[in-house]
This record gives sequence, C-alpha cells and structure tokens, in this order.
Amino acid sequence: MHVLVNAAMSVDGKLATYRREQLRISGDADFARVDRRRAEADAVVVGVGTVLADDPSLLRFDRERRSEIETTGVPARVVADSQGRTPLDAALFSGDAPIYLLTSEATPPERRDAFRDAGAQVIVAGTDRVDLTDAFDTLEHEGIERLLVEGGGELIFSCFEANLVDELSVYIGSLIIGGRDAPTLADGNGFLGSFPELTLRRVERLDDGVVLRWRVENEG
Ligand SMILES: NC(=O)C1=CN([C@@H]2O[C@H](COP(=O)(O)OP(=O)(O)OC[C@H]3O[C@@H](n4cnc5c(N)ncnc54)[C@H](O)[C@@H]3O)[C@@H](O)[C@H]2O)C=CC1
Ligand SMILES: Nc1nc(O)c(N)c(N[C@@H]2O[C@H](COP(=O)(O)O)[C@@H](O)[C@H]2O)n1
Repeated sequence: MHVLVNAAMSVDGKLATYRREQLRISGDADFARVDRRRAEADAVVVGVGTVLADDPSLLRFDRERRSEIETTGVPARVVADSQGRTPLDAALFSGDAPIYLLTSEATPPERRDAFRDAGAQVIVAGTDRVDLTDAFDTLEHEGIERLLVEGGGELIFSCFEANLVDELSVYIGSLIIGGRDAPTLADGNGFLGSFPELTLRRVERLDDGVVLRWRVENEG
C-alpha cells in the first residue's frame, strides 16, 4: 500500500486553532490540488478528532482526474476511532462512498453494530487503540492500494511512528495561528533520539502559500 499524508498548516505549524475549530488555511488552488490527490486515492482517512471538529464528508474529489486515471468508483472514507466516538449522524455516513471504521476492542460490540447499521464496514485492530499497521493491512486486503491520510495531528504522528508513510505533502498558508494547545502537523508523544527521515522532492508556490512534498525514507 502507498500512504500519502497531506495537510495544510500555518507558518507556525498549526493545523487549526486551539479551539480545534475548522479553519480554512488552503486557498482555492490548494483545495483543487487536494481534490486531485483524493481522486488518485482509493481511500481517504482521518482521525475521529477531525470528525468531531470538522464533520467532513470527504466526498469532494476531482471526478475528471479520477476518470483520466481510469479508476472506477469513488474514494472510500475511513475513520480511525479507537473508542467508537464517531457520531452516528456524522456527515461521513451520508453519500454512497464506502465507509470503513477502524476501531479497537475498546469499542463495545453494540456500538460496532450501530456503525454497521449506519453503513460502515468495521475493522477491529488493537486492544485499546487502533493498531494502524494491522488496520492498514486489512484495508489493503479490501483492495485499497493508495491511501490518503488527511489528519489530524494525532493520527499523522501515529502513522509516522508506525513507519507507514511513503510521502508527505504540506501546504503552508501565510498565517500564524499560535497557541500551545493548537493541533500541529504531528502531535502524539513526539519522537526522541530517532526521527523519520525525509527527502525534499518538490517546492511549489500556490495561492498565497507554498506546497512542499517529501519522500519518507522508511526503515526496512
Ligand atoms: N489543516 C488541515 O489540513 C487539517 C486540520 N485538521 C484539524 O486537526 C484537528 C484534529 O486533530 P487531532 O485532535 O489531532 O485528532 P485526529 O483527527 O488526529 O484524531 C485523533 C483521534 O483518532 C483516534 N485514533 C485511533 N487510533 C489512533 C492511533 N493509532 N493514533 C492516533 N489516533 C488514533 C483517537 O481517538 C484519537 O483521539 C481538528 O482541529 C481539525 O480541524 C484535521 C485534518 C486536516
Ligand atoms: N487541505 C486542507 N486545507 C485546509 O485549509 C483544511 N482546513 C483542510 N481540512 C481537511 O479537509 C477536510 C474537509 O473535507 P471535506 O471538504 O468535508 O471533504 C477536513 O476534515 C480536514 O481533513 N484540508
């Protein structure tokens, strides 16, 4: 499976304000670029923190680009949600793109059933927290070969920690958000001693910002 992480951040590395409210960092050209990346993906994944903050539908993608690359169907939507906190009336449950809910054994069976009734395929991986390596393996068995990770900071950190990321692209908008509690590109516990190794592949000016793209030099 190929995993691309994409996010938009402020100059000071924040994904949103300290209130975790939805914020438009990208301009129109960057949203169009994200729509192309979604069109090229088999699935788009976000963490439940993003679902609770933004209530995204993840249905927006560049249909022309998708038919250009001869891909049928629409990109699936995936949520990493260890404890089953995704609201059953979340926008993700609307529309007809497939939905996968990645969860752990910490989510009670009746809650898992409620997600199934709402139309999601439930993948249980991990005891207290979603084991992303296992969950992504299962997605691969389901035919998902290109996965786009859109955030937020907790999920992105975990993907790097588990050595699952192949590429990273970041739009840096010309604004400062500030706030020690505002989500950043990679939150989690942080790395010590050994850090993911990145090779810068591309720099592009877009809207009033810049898009940077790195290849991730994974171990092993
Ligand atoms: N500017 C941008 O491009 C984006 C901004 N955001 C912003 O990010 C914020 C949400 O980010 P976060 O609070 O960091 O939440 P998040 O979206 O990263 O979700 C974290 C949650 O995912 C669940 N999870 C399940 N398995 C996990 C694992 N193995 N590792 C980590 N998390 C796992 C946990 O319940 C955890 O609390 C919102 O304010 C949203 O607006 C989100 C996406 C993109
Ligand atoms: N690329 C990008 N730029 C921004 O400025 C953003 N705020 C985000 N947020 C992400 O987009 C999701 C919304 O998706 P839909 O429009 O509902 O399809 C949101 O949940 C974040 O993942 N991204």
